[in-house]
Amino acid sequence: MSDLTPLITTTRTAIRQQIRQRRQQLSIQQQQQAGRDLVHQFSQHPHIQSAQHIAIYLHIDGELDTQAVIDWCWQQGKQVYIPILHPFSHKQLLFTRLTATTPLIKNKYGISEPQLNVTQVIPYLALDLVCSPLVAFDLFGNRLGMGGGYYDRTFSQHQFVRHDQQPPYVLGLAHDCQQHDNLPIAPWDMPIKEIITPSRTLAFC
Ligand SMILES: Nc1nc2c(c(=O)[nH]1)N(C=O)[C@@H](CNc1ccc(C(=O)N[C@@H](CCC(=O)O)C(=O)O)cc1)CN2
Ligand SMILES: Nc1ncnc2c1ncn2[C@@H]1O[C@H](COP(=O)(O)OP(=O)(O)OP(=O)(O)O)[C@@H](O)[C@H]1O
Repeated sequence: MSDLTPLITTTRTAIRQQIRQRRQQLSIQQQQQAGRDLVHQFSQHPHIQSAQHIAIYLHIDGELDTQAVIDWCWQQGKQVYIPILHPFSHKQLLFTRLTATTPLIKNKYGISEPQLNVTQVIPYLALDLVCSPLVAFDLFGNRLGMGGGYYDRTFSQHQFVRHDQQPPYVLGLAHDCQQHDNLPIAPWDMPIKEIITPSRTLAFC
């Protein structure tokens, strides 16, 4: 049997480029409206309503604007966490608490993240909900990210969950224009349970 990995990798790079360009072309007004619509989706969602410790991201590169939902979470008394690049472990993420006064720095990709403060770090398995960024999604729950493998490594921690422990509920946030039919899937890809866009919530079993 031939090894399809190089072909899959080339196709995934092309899809990333195409969809990143598409989302970068959204206007500031479209981004702001998308962020407000996302609050509506959040406020209707049973898993989000009951979640207390929520990981989300600070948007960049045309990603769905999360500022309005972060404000909504704070208003609801929920705790918000942001991924930061792990200082020692290769391509791993740490999740740290974000408040209105948390100092932010730019990481090596130019993405804002909280300055590392070990007292504000939450273990991944203590999160109730993880809202992951993504570049492309399909209608089978597959996600394609920025190409670092950070979230796939994070999600694979579900294998360390104890019997009496619930892993975080993982969903993806994206603009509708980030949908791509039948993404080429790699063996390490972790499917997600739901995608939330400004206009709809797609659940996968
Ligand atoms: N807002 C946000 N924060 C996030 C992520 C994200 O996707 N969005 N991440 C999600 O993982 C992590 C950062 N991951 C990243 C991985 C790669 C690149 C990047 O710039 N990659 C190269 C191309 C790499 C390649 O194709 O091999 C580039 O765009 O030039 C950026 C961020 C943590 N924080
Ligand atoms: N669980 C894992 N353990 C070790 N390496 C992994 C794991 N998941 C992904 N990788 C490696 O990371 C690299 C990038 O993976 P991939 O293209 O799926 O990233 P992505 O899904 O686009 O990014 P992200 O998960 O950060 O959003 C691949 O070369 C892959 O070998």
